[in-house]
Amino acid sequence: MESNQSNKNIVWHKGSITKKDRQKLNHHKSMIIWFTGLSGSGKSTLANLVEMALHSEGIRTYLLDGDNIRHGINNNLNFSPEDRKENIRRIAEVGKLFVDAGIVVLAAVISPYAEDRENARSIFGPGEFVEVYVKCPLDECEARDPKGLYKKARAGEIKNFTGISQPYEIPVAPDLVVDTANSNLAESMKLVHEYIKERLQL
Ligand SMILES: Nc1ncnc2c1ncn2[C@@H]1O[C@H](COP(=O)(O)OS(=O)(=O)O)[C@@H](OP(=O)(O)O)[C@H]1O
Ligand SMILES: Nc1ncnc2c1ncn2[C@@H]1O[C@H](COP(=O)(O)OP(=O)(O)O)[C@@H](O)[C@H]1O
Repeated sequence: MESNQSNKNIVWHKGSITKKDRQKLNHHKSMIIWFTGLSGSGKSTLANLVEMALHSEGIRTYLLDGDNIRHGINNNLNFSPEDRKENIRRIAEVGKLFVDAGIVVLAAVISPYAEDRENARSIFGPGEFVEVYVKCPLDECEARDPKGLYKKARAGEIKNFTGISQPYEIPVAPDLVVDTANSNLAESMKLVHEYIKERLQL
């Protein structure tokens, strides 16, 4: 698919209501919290708990979960490195629209490649993209195996499985690290929740 980036015939229309206006209406800043980590590390569980906490405090949120997005807008993508790149690009672009709408976005996606995560970060303004590395060793993720996917991957029933037959590139400079093998759910959630809360004020 060809990109329209250099198409001189497409002109940007600037609306009168800005992101700042929408944030003011919501009484808080907007941003995207990007949870990256192996399958089973705790991304979805954490993103969901953090969203519940923020929601109960009157913060406008939206959860973009890789698994769910692959049922809809990204249902034509598989797990090749190229398709993962496109998956991340689209999720970042959708997230950007939500951030522009004044919302705190929680994105839970493996996003195994550093370059794809950096590309995602690059489309946001300063402080708007918060990379949370959900750290958990492969053997612990495999022991949890909440969806039985590692078992299938080991049996050769799933090709290109992250951590087994495809790489996961550990983030070098994440904004936050949550070590889910050494902290319980409540502690992990609190760490992310507090980080966000400190940055919501307009
Ligand atoms: N081959 C392979 N590798 C990794 N994961 C796989 C694969 N096949 C299916 N699944 C399921 O898809 C979920 C990952 O989707 P993502 O969109 O987050 O992946 S990626 O960011 O594009 O790498 C992932 O969700 P999580 O377990 O929540 O991470 C799996 O449930
Ligand atoms: N500190 C923790 N944070 C998040 N999940 C944890 C933690 N400790 C144990 N878990 C468990 O690990 C599993 C993670 O699954 P899930 O959230 O689906 O991971 P992912 O979305 O990364 O694939 C869940 O069963 C969850 O209860």
